[in-house]
Amino acid sequence: MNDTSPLLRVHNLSHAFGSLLACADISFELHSGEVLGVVGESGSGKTTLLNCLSARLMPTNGIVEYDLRDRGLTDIYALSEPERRFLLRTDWGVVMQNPRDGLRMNVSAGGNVGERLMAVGARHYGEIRSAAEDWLAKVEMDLGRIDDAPKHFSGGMQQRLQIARNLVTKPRLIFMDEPTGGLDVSVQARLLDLLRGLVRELKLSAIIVTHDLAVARLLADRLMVMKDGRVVETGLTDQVLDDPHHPYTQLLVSSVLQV
Ligand SMILES: Nc1ncnc2c1ncn2[C@@H]1O[C@H](COP(=O)(O)OP(=O)(O)OP(=O)(O)O)[C@@H](O)[C@H]1O
Repeated sequence: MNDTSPLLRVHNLSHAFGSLLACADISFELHSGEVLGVVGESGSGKTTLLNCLSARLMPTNGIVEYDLRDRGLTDIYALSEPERRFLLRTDWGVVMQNPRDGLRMNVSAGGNVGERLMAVGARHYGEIRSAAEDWLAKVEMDLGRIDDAPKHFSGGMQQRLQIARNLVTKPRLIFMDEPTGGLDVSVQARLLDLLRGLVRELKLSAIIVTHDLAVARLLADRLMVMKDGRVVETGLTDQVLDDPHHPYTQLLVSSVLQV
């Protein structure tokens, strides 16, 4: 694999729910270490696209290829179901907007992190516990809560635990759907700071879906603007936000500035 090969390559991806075309004809490449923000108003197809990219929703048309460590670029929907599940728990991470969808709410915080390590073969209890402690510290969680179940945590703590659970296996690519949605503004700001630091420190590649342009500005190197299931504009984040070309992007940007 040479340095210019993409980590993810998407070709003509479309997905329809019955007669509704939620994503249409989307093609792009994501390279190692790059953070792509997918922005657009509610209903523009962002989540459908993310689900198709992260092997959780088979596209109606098109190909999603990922650079598997042992095979190079491979059509993810040609993998078996167990292979896709393994990928999702190891080389990929998925941070959902609602932590309830990404955490086991009745399993302890340490268990939530540790079980990901067990999925990749870790068996030594002491080592699993110590890795879980390291990760809880990295996401600024109180280690005194390691044996508590996340159902007793605040939304911000749950989200930080979800991040630790997803990063403990050292994934190369992380998918995030509105990772700070539904949190108070001050909690959001702290979480964004944490995410930005981790993405840089771990040189993560990421695809982040958000309707919040401030989140996109802070985290993404490049943006893809969606409207009615189609990509209407792409470019470097600062270029797209400071000098939007498509009228829809201009409207999105100006509506934020007016708030
Ligand atoms: N499971 C489904 N069945 C039928 N239609 C769906 C389904 N999921 C999404 N849609 C429709 O597909 C379109 C795109 O939805 P999607 O959730 O991908 O948009 P979005 O940009 O992520 O919006 P939001 O930010 O509100 O989640 C919408 O018209 C939505 O109603």
